[in-house]
Amino acid sequence: MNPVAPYDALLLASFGGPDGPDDVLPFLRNVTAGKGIPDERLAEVAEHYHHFGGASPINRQNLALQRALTAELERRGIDLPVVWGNRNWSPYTKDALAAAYADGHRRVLALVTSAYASYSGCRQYREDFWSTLEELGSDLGLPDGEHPLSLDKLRAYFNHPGFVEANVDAVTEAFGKVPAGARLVFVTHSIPHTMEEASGLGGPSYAAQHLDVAATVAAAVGERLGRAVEWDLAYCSRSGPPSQPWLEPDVNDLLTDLAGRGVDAVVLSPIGFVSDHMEVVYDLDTEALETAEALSMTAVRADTVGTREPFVRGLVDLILERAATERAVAAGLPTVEPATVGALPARNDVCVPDCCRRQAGVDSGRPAACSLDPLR
Ligand SMILES: CC1=C(CCC(=O)O)c2cc3nc(cc4[nH]c(cc5[nH]c(cc1n2)c(C)c5CCC(=O)O)c(CCC(=O)O)c4C)C(CCC(=O)O)=C3C
Ligand SMILES: [Fe+2]
Repeated sequence: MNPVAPYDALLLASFGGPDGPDDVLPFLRNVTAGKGIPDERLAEVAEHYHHFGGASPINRQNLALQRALTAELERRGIDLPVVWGNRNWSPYTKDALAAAYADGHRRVLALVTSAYASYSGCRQYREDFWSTLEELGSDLGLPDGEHPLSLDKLRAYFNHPGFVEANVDAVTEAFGKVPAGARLVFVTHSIPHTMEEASGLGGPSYAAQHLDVAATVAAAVGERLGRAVEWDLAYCSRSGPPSQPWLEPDVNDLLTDLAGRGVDAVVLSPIGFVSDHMEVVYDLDTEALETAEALSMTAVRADTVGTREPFVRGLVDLILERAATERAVAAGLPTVEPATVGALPARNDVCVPDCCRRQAGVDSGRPAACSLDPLR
């Protein structure tokens, strides 16, 4: 039996980033089209990219993840080609799906590089999947509205054992580089309050998902260190107009506050990011570490999960779990128990119709793929 049936290909779907200085502005325009991000913020973010020669680390990291997944699938004797495509920069999702289609694949499973469910990490990908499938259908001359292939999306994997174990390893290693008694600060991407409220639909909110992972990781690290570890959750990369509330505290503000309370050493754990994106290398490694230095605080940034073995192994386990579920559903048999750690249940495999809107009750007018929506 083919353990990944009914799927015949995996789409690694990511955000994308510029490959060189000339890409920076067109990339930023792609990301922010119609989102009301002030020009000053765009100029500031462009500077972050130019600080690193105009290239984001994200593309080489996705290439590395694609290779690691391919190697792990091969190691287990599983035949599942992995194609990679992005929302905001080349290689684009459309090219990846066109290539999969040309190779004869018709039942594709998508793995997005966001571990948490919110508009940015869930629905925005699914809206783009939908319009990409429509475009591809029309490029191929299919009848109006007919999609060339069927696309499912893996559930948000923030509380999957592999993602959590890889973070526990990384944080434990980082504690080896700071004085005993250091405090643990988890960091994730801030989002507007409106997006946070809408992320709750069909399960715990974006912030609640992070708090659960943070508590699980901190407890496991504490066990390995043989002491209780005190922790906080902070946010980075706020954008949007100042009038709009976003999730807080900002990591720099939190560090300042902790220093004022006598904390002199911290480990920063970027649990919100699966690899060393620009947010990690700029907002944490550049800005937050400078803030810590100015406060005379010892600060070490823990690795992101990247291509760590437990993470990659866990993703392949998750693919097998989903394939088994699809086969069971098709055969009318009981489904497999989803693997999770922490206090929260697994996210739905298939999103409910209003899952992860940008704003609760506001229809974007863009249909989303991979949902129970009647549109599917
Ligand atoms: C939750 C979340 C994740 C984590 C989940 C995930 O990993 O997907 C994430 C990841 C990323 N965000 C990224 C880049 C950007 N995000 C922006 C803007 C925004 N992000 C938002 C949220 C998130 N973003 C939001 C609510 C906005 C405001 C606009 C809007 O409402 O949508 C902007 C515009 C400028 C600015 O406003 O900062 C840029 C350039 C990159 C690539 C980095 C690289 O090149 O390495 C990655 C991985
Ligand atoms: Fe972002």
